[in-house]
Amino acid sequence: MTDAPLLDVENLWVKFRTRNGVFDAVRGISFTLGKERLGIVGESGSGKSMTGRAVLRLIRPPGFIEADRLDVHGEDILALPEKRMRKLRGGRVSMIMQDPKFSLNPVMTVGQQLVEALRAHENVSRSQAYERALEVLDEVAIREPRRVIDLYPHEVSGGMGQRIMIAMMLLPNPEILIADEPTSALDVSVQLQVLDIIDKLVRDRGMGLMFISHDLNLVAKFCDRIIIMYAGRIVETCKASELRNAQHPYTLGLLNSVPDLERPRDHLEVLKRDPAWREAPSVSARQ
Ligand SMILES: Nc1ncnc2c1ncn2[C@@H]1O[C@H](COP(=O)(O)OP(=O)(O)OP(=O)(O)O)[C@@H](O)[C@H]1O
Repeated sequence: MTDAPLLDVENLWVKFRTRNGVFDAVRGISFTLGKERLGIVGESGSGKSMTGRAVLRLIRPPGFIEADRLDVHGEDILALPEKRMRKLRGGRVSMIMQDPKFSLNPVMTVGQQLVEALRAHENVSRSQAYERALEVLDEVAIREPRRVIDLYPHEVSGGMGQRIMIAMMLLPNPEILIADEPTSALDVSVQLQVLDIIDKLVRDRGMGLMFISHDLNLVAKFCDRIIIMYAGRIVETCKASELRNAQHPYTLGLLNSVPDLERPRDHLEVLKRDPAWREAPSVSARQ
């Protein structure tokens, strides 16, 4: 084990070759992740999902990554061969996607998928994997895990499907969890349950969480530190507890443009943008 941060990213670019030249989706951002909950916020197209995917080297052609540094707990993953990268994905670094329907295999039972997910990363017998699967279903607050383990994905609700996804991602005990809009496909009440479960697991296990969302108010409640992205750059970063001191007009706009159930307003502000924001250098969120 090293003292290095769980994730250390310096000058990361995500680029796409297009017919009209190269489009820069992420433009030279730098950040670290420790054993903390780090929120990455921005509107659609700001580059937050591409940042999450880049960390797993999951950008497909015509997209590609450039960075001065992309280290997972001290290990340079830019230099890792794809075979080792596959081991790292879902092993040391896991990702929860927005909609479990796209991630769960429809023709395998929940149990079969959990067992397979674990056995891909750990040398355990089928029966040991099955027992661990039951335990982790319990951890994500699934009642009657012995019944649910034999169901197919279409037989479970959206909220349950998302918790099963979380269970699957957590089975190999990752150091880093990337959650990309993990609850936006769910009803509000189920959203909070799922967030509570992620929160508890991240704290109990001492993981690092990268939580990607467009909802700044939600992120502020749920994370320790926040990165605000605009047009592929970091325009502001702060502790969640200090968000009220945020300076950047984009951050302030985001805070005012998201409906808050606890404080309803007559009208929502329309976010005004200044072309100068695009050009300002990216703020470093390395610690
Ligand atoms: N294959 C591609 N070719 C060109 N540009 C792309 C491609 N895929 C994504 N992009 C662009 O990359 C930019 C960043 O996308 P990204 O998905 O990271 O945004 P986001 O902030 O996560 O938004 P969302 O919340 O909508 O997912 C967008 O402008 C998008 O159009």
